[in-house]
Amino acid sequence: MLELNEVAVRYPGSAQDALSDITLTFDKGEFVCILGKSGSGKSTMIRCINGLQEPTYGEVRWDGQPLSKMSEEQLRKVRRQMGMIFQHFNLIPRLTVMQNVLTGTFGYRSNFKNLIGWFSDQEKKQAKQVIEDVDLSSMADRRVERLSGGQKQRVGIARALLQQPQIMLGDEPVSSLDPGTSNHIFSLLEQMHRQRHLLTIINVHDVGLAKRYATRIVALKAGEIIFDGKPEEFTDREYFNTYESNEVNEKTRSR
Ligand SMILES: Nc1ncnc2c1ncn2[C@@H]1O[C@H](COP(=O)(O)OP(=O)(O)OP(=O)(O)O)[C@@H](O)[C@H]1O
Repeated sequence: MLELNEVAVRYPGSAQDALSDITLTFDKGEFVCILGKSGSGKSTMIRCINGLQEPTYGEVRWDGQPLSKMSEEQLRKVRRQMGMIFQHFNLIPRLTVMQNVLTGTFGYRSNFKNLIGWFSDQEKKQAKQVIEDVDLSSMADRRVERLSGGQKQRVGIARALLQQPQIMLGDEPVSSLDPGTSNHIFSLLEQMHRQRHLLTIINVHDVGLAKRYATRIVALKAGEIIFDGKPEEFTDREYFNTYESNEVNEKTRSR
């Protein structure tokens, strides 16, 4: 479904690769957590997957098709199938929950409709449904700026779901939330993942959450994969290699 083939990224002016030789295949139904120290390349990898960052070397393929060879229209179509949630939610604070969620339809509509903010009854009905799915029905007309962080992230999830995605991508979606709320958000992501048969790929700093919810963990270190396996295989040694040892290119790679 989604493949990264020898992907490398080097940012302009940098002497080092932010990502180096990343080859991974992801399938529908996987719940993947990406672990790694700050600066290990997790966000860069997510940006390569959603086509926002072009690899310096290698390819990202969606259903066998390289993103780099797609037209703008094809890329737009692929992006529609990727729901995205963010650390800082990326919502419009002065708009209501419903209005924010409805922006999830933008990838499907003409620029003109988006500009005038007109939504069909069908779109509103679908938005109502996803707001119910994330248990925010009672707050649909409340301005987002008046919500807690956990509620805002639920709005973010509802907006992503309205795109009817095949992939749910998360760039540290619980980093600004307390542990209980983070667990609640992961539990909701897992529920949506199961109900909608999504491929879910989430960057996260909390190893406990990754081990509890992921079906697969990928750990990065200095832009390279140092672990790719089942959560139960991510042992104390893997934890040490990922977060505490300064060695790069460990012999203990699990690939
Ligand atoms: N736009 C950019 N221009 C130059 N260098 C960048 C840019 N974005 C990231 N980098 C560098 O690339 C490397 C990987 O960064 P990235 O943000 O992907 O890591 P990360 O694992 O997501 O970190 P964090 O957990 O802190 O978000 C870092 O060394 C970072 O400084």
